[in-house]
Amino acid sequence: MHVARFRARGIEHIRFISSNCSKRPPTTSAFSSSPRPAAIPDESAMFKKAVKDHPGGSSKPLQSNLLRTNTIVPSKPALPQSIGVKRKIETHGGESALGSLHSSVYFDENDFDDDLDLDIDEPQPLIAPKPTAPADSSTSVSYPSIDTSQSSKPAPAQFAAGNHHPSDVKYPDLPPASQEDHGPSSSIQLPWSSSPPSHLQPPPKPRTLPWLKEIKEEPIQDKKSTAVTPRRQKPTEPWNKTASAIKEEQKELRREYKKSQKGDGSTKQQGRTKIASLFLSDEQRAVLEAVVDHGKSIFFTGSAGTGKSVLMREIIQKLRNKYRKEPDRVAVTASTGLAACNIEGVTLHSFAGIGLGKEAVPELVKKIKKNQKARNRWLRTKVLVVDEVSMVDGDLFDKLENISRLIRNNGRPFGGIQLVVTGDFFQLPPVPDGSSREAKFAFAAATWNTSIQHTILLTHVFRQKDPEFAEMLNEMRLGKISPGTIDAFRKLSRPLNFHDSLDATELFPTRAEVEGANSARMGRLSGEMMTFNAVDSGTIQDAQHREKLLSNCMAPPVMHLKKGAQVMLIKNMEETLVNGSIGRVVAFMSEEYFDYYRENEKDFEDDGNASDEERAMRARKKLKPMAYKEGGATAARKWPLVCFVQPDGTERHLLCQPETWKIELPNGEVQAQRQQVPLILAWALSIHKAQGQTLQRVKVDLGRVFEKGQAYVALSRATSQAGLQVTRFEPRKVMVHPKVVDFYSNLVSITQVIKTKNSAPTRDFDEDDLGDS
Ligand SMILES: Nc1ncnc2c1ncn2[C@@H]1O[C@H](COP(=O)(O)OP(=O)(O)OP(=O)(O)O)[C@@H](O)[C@H]1O
Ligand SMILES: [Mg+2]
Repeated sequence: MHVARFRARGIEHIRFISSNCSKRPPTTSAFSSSPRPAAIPDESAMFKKAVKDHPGGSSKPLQSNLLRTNTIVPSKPALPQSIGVKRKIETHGGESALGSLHSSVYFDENDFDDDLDLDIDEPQPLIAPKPTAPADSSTSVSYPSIDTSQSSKPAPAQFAAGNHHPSDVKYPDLPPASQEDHGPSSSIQLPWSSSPPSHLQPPPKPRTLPWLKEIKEEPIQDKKSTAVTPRRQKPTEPWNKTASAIKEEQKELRREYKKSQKGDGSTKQQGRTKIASLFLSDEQRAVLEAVVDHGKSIFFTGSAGTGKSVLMREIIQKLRNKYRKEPDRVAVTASTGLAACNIEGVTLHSFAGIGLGKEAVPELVKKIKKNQKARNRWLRTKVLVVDEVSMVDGDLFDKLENISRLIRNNGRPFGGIQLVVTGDFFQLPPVPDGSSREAKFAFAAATWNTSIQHTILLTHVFRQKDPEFAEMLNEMRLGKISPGTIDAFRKLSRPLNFHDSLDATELFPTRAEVEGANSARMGRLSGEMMTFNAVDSGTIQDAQHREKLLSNCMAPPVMHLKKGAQVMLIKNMEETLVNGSIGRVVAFMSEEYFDYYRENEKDFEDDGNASDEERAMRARKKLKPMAYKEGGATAARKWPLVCFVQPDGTERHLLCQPETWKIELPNGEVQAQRQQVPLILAWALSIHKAQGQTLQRVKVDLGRVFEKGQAYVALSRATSQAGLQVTRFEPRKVMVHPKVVDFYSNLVSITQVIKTKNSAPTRDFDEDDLGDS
């Protein structure tokens, strides 16, 4: 049953994705309100009413305060409320506690990249230049030297691109796969032993893909040339533009956008089936409607796992569709480079064209006015999306608000730009700017209340299905841990044992700890090391600048893998193979090889009588002629075949070919782009990189944690208690910033409002109950 078993485990290829929409029952909705007595209204109707009644872009301070109605929220005494109280602007002197901690952690100046150098030197038209060709040897980034001691091949040669046609995709050359393409060596456990009994029986002996045995390695030729060399747009002088030239540019932008929608671009991933959107909950849909249909400026927040990122992706998609004729109207940004890369946007600094943004507003305005592209962005933007706002500094928020009014010559909040902001202030805090000043939260910005019309709290936790666990995390989030929860967390110090080959991913606060842990585990594997080099390109020609931008990308410039390596998928492929899925490399094989098997699966099916040996012989015979076909499997390069364990315990195999990460400006200009296999090592991961991820198996040593929000971010990645090991749990390690507690305590949940109203004897609900404070 070799082949049949293999199929039963669900071998998948990116190009054969089926996508079922998983429907979720509607969940509760929460939204803005003021706590006055009233009858119980239908929540979504209330929300809609609030939205309808609220004028867009008002300059009057508007903040709707609402709060969690989470069914799993404990019945805690309500914290003091001060709805509508305008917060005072805080300035602090003295040494910053956060500052001193951050310096040794994971943030660096790369999180504040900007396009200024480029822009000032060469003013560009609004129109998006087409991406340039991948870097050649002269411009390619020089990557850190790597340990190739176990590799039988010299360093990859793809950057010496002289003998390639310029339109070729220059995927990395690889060292030859091992001649011995058997399964992992005896030191490596085979990954498919974790299949549930109902699924299949464990193999009688270590199994490998039988047909790999006979195939001999041949020199790698770059047969795959699926990419076109993107042309760089001839720059036109911005001051020479006529009205018709501007119209022409707009047309060109639309053409570019359509092209990208059709997926006729240059990357492999575009052949992939689109992933179906999740079925949004009521509260998620309410936010979507408020943003897309009603054009409201919204901050939506909620605890870890409440679907903020899922919702944000949906909002971006819908906004892009709404402004499909003018794609540069929607600016997608995030606080850090990593978060920006995850949503294919740019950092807020980069969007704004303010460099590090340390100067005073008048100087920053001058700087932007000199930078035609940045100025255009400010003028053209109608909607500004900001992800992971918990790490945006409050002073920066104020500066940007001020800048947008001045540049756009529009006195409305944020110069009339609609804001769509998300994040959870209980998670990682703003990055201090190196001065002695303590970082200030965005909600403490003087202009926060006027810029944000509605604050909406998502309350349904999707990540943790177990309400008890979700409640433990919720207590931790708020920094109020009951003795029962402390006990429960301490019980989680036991080692995890899953009886399969996947280990829990250990989360560390610093990069050095992560690299140490991963390389120690790699060192224990005996197989041959395969090296995958990224191919970087983009409109930024300066290799150093481009490297700096791409250093925030999840995908590393060089990836070393061996059979048996534990990896994490860093792209959403389909519903069950998503960013965060953990698996193990089981083989390296070419696409043709993989396809051939898939297409001829029937030929390899077992008749029920043959022995393992006979079946292997038969498979080898069938595959042999293929190896000699012109352009046959052996001539193509090999990619990691990864066996992923899905949330339900079943396994899926995926041939992981290069994917693309882009740093893209709102006008569609791809400043920098990286093509790399969508995998990172996953025995260990930094808390910074784990932020936003959903992980089935997690190990955290709280003794190492030292930053506010870190412990909560780390533990809330886990989907269940069974998949979480916590060592050195100390309540004092769960640090919560008092200002964050204060901010959230001033938000009132609709449930609380309703409860108050029910207990009040008279007055009916009226529209003021939905008003913004
Ligand atoms: N409407 C939905 N239906 C089903 N699953 C959902 C839905 N929304 C989110 N999820 C799932 O819940 C998990 C958490 O979602 P997501 O990562 O968007 O949460 P988040 O609020 O951004 O969390 P974090 O604050 O940790 O970044 C994911 O596995 C996601 O697929
Ligand atoms: Mg998220």
